[in-house]
Amino acid sequence: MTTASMATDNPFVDPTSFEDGRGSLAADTLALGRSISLTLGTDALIVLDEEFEKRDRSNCCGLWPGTAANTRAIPFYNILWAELKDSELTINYASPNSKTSVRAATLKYPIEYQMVELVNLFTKRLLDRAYGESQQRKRAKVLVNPHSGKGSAEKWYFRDIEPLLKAAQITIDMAKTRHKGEAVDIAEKMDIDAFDIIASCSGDGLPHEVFNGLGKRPDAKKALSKIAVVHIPCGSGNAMSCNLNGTDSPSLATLAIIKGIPTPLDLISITQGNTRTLSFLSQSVGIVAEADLATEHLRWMGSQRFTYGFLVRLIRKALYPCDIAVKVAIDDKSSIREHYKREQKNHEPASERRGYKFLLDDDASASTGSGNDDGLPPLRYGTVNDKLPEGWELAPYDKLGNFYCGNMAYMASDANFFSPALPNDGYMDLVCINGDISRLEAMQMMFAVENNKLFDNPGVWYRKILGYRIIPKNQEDGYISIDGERVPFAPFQAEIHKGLGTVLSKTGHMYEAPGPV
Ligand SMILES: Nc1ncnc2c1ncn2[C@@H]1O[C@H](COP(=O)(O)OP(=O)(O)OP(=O)(O)O)[C@@H](O)[C@H]1O
Repeated sequence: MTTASMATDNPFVDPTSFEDGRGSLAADTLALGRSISLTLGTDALIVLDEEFEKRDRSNCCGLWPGTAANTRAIPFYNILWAELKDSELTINYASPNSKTSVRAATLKYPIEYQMVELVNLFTKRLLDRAYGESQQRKRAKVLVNPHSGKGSAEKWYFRDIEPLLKAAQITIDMAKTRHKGEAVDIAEKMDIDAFDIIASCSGDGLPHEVFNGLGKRPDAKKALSKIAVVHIPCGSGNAMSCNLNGTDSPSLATLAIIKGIPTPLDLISITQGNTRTLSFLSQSVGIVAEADLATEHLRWMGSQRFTYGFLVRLIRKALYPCDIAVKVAIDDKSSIREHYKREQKNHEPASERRGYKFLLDDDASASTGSGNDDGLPPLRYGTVNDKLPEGWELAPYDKLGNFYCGNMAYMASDANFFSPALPNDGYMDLVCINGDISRLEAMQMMFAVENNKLFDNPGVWYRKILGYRIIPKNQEDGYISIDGERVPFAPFQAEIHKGLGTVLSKTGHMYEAPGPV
């Protein structure tokens, strides 16, 4: 890490720093002068620059704790780009701005012409360490919903998101959505060979539209596999980003996406009437659907409106009677816990995991129903209009308070509702809760969600399932939510397709939520 020994014939390079023991160049430390060096450390780029000390004295910011005044340790995760251009080495990185945000920053160093080869080697190694399995210079179709949340998406895009994407050399093609459904058309018609990701600066509503747009294409399977659908949180419901980026901060989510690893995501086909749509997040009938959808007029409250809507209905002890048939895969909590632990340990090695490759749902070949070779996979359990599949039985749930089926763990930033959920295990997680439990019990459940203890609550019926049919009864009208979007109050059927979609995640195989305790 030291730059003390300088080569006599070149005052700016210490050749010994570049030896890897076999006589070839291994750029670990780049000495750029008597007071400047860049070193590839274990997890970070160590920048030693006496100028830092002078700058810090005049405007102390202390953004990189634990290092000397003349040294910065910039985690490789924060390195956005590095290149040598016009005799200048430029390093772009994400600098902490506050506890919950980063902003693009740059270091620039003039380079002597004798050093060009070494510096190019150094930048290549730095970028390899900075990106690992993540694709460099992704090509992004970006959608901004100016109507999302409290209406700040556009401001956040230009202030917090775009500068980071540009600093990471991401190619951007941005469009603002003008009305509901436009993101479906954009995803349906986009040139999938020209892009790697489609990023929605929005709530969860726009990614839902994007999955459905890709699903409408004649080459749906290929499109859903090749294009990673990603979410930059700017709405009131930002579950997708919490699960995959580990944050609801727009700038931190942007950084997570820049460094994201392609991850297959299970998608769910919903048939209702004569329609077939895709769900990536959740379906709910009962209290959760109502708390979300019946509170649209309270948008000014931000995410608090869900809690408010939930509490009001809890006090009323509302019941939502339904007949339900479920195709169960795992039906007891200890086996679900085992399954989660096994999947956590036994994920495929990184080298064998799917990148942006075309991967088919193998099980689909044994299916019945609509579908073709290139579009969406056929439905193995048929549609809601068909007779019940063999082995399915409708059972009355007359005291139902909450039917909630999840494909991701967090349903909001502080609600880890489905802690055993996994992106690609081929199962949906189903929670059923009776509506006639005492108010005290219901309040305890609400707090259990925040403390990651809901799974173990004895009043929570938790199953891993492959499909279901639900038929609301004895109610004139009500709310059904698919990924937070309202659909008609009518029977529907759901089935899962293992790994049909692609997203980017931090680990490549898990959600950013604590598993079941
Ligand atoms: N310009 C627009 N005007 C009105 N609605 C739009 C516009 N662009 C997109 N939409 C629609 O707004 C809906 C909600 O969007 P989104 O999820 O991004 O925001 P949100 O604030 O989190 O919403 P929600 O509170 O419903 O979760 C989507 O159905 C989307 O199609």
